[in-house]
This record gives sequence, C-alpha cells and structure tokens, in this order.
Amino acid sequence: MSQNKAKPPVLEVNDLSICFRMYDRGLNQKELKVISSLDIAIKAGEILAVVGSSGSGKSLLAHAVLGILPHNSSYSGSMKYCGQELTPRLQKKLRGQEIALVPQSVGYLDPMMRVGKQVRGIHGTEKQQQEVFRRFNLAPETARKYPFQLSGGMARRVLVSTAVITDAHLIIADEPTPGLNPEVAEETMRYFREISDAGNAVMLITHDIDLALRIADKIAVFYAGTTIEIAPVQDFIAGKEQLRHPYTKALWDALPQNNFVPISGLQPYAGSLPSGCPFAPRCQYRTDDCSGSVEMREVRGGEVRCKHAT
Ligand SMILES: Nc1ncnc2c1ncn2[C@@H]1O[C@H](COP(=O)(O)OP(=O)(O)OP(=O)(O)O)[C@@H](O)[C@H]1O
Ligand code: NI
Repeated sequence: MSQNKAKPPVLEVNDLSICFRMYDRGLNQKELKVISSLDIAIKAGEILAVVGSSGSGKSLLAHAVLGILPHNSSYSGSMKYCGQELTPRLQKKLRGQEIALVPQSVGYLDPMMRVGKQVRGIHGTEKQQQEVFRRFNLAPETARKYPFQLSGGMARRVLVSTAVITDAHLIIADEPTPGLNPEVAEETMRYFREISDAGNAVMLITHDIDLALRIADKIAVFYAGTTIEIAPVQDFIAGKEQLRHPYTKALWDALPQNNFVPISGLQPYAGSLPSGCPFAPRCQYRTDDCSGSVEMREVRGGEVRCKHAT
C-alpha cells in the first residue's frame, strides 16, 4: 500500500491551454484560446467526475489527452500518463488500448464497419465481445449490424462496449449516459467502479451532478475553459459550506434537491473572456484583485481558483 503512494497519478494534466486558429474577416487569422491553465490529476483506483456547463472545455480535455484534437488547434502545457509525458507518439500507441474513450457522440462510430468488428477493435476476441454485449443488453445479432441500423440507445451501448473490451488503465467517458435506459446506465456505472477498484483510473465527463455524486471520488468543476475547483465528493454531499468556489456553491444551490436557485448571467464566450477570474462578472464577492491572475491553490483538502475562498 505504501508503495502505491509513491506512484505517479495515472493521468496528470498541468497548465493545459488549447488554441484554435480561426479566420476573422477574409484571410485575417486569429487565435482563439478556449482552454487555459487547466489542471487535473487522477490516481489509480479513482473516479474523477468532470462537470461544467456546455462549452466549458470538457470534451476538449478528453480529446487533448487522447491526441485527437482538430487540426486547426494547438496546445501547451503538460500531460502525463503514469509519469510519462504524453507525446503524440505515445498517445497513438496507448489510444484504444491503455487509454480508452467513450465518445460523446455516436458520430464516432465508423459507418462502414460492422458493429461487432468495431467493438472488438485490434485485440478483442469474439468471446469477449459476446460477453460485453450480454452485459450491456445487446442482442448477439447486433454484432453483424452497421451503425445506421442501431437505435440511439443501442449505439450508445455499443460506444460503451468499445471501451469496456479494452482492458484500459484509463477510461475517459464523455457523457456516457444520455440515451441509456436506467438499468444500462447503472450497469455502466457499476463497471466504472469495478475497473477503478481494480487499480485503474476513470474520468467521467457529465452534466449530471447527481450521477457524479453517486459514483465519483472527486469532482472537478470546469468554467469557461479552466478548472475552478477540485474537491472530494464528500464535500458536495456535506453541503455548500464545505465547497470553496462561489460558482461551485451556486451550482450546488441550483440542484433540485437543494434550493433550486438558478445562477444568473452566462458563462463568457472564449473570445471575450475577462482578464483574471472568468467568473468575476457574475460573482458577488469580486474585488479589484480578481482581474489579476488567479492560480489554483489548496484550501481545506481541495483545490480552488479564487482569491477569496477560505
Ligand atoms: N473545432 C473547434 N473550433 C473552434 N472552437 C471550438 C472547436 N471545438 C470546440 N471549440 C470551443 O471550445 C470550447 C469548449 O468546447 P468543448 O466541446 O470542450 O465543451 P464541452 O464542455 O464538452 O461542452 P458540452 O457539454 O456541450 O459537450 C467551446 O467554447 C467550443 O465552442
Ligand atoms: Ni462535450
């Protein structure tokens, strides 16, 4: 056990920034920074949930780790897998094997390839595929179908199956549950818990904070392309006082089981971010300090990007 402590995290992302080259008017190129100074780490045995509203950068983080960002993008910062820098070459080697993705969209399935073959991938056997199909309630004959012959829910189960069959040490699941019926969603979560308990790491991207509360060990909250708080799940369960960032507290307040109070205002667009804290324009605690650079720091066993958090 003590040996385990010295081990580097399965995934460690430090100071990640991602830019897109965009064409302004005519041929004027400009750089649009959509992720900045993003930090996360996931240890063996852990499920990290990544939550945040649409456009906060969750899928881009997943794609950066896998090395499948679009061609018109570039990134800086460091991404390490088990202590090793994730170079494009290493990403290519690990992708679909040691690092598996459950993509957000069924558009990631190859429309020209039978489903069984896609699920088996490079190393999966027919027997493994049949077992996975049984587990996720897919009829055996699904294997011979093409993606267009699947219903939305079936296609999602196929996406989960492609990750399950890999024996991956790190699974990144990008919104795996929408479209799944409750039993299959539960089975998927049980599977994530099983593989993390076996010493692997899971990153679960979700809009569903309740789901995150039920399954994750830690929750990372994204806002406008960066991490604003990373906290043990117990803090979210204990209540608002245990949380650190004003946005996280507001998210907590917006949950149906709490006060159901919506947050006023909108997450800023990447092209028009304020300097300093991106949440400042909506924050009741903002001071002049908030327009300077704001680093992640440790507070009460969690991490927060806010000058005023205590
Ligand atoms: N190919 C692209 N070109 C330009 N901007 C992009 C591109 N892909 C994503 N973005 C921008 O990057 C930001 C983060 O996008 P991302 O897809 O990571 O969000 P998300 O948190 O996964 O959202 P959702 O919950 O809707 O899936 C958004 O503002 C988006 O507009
Ligand atoms: Ni996404």
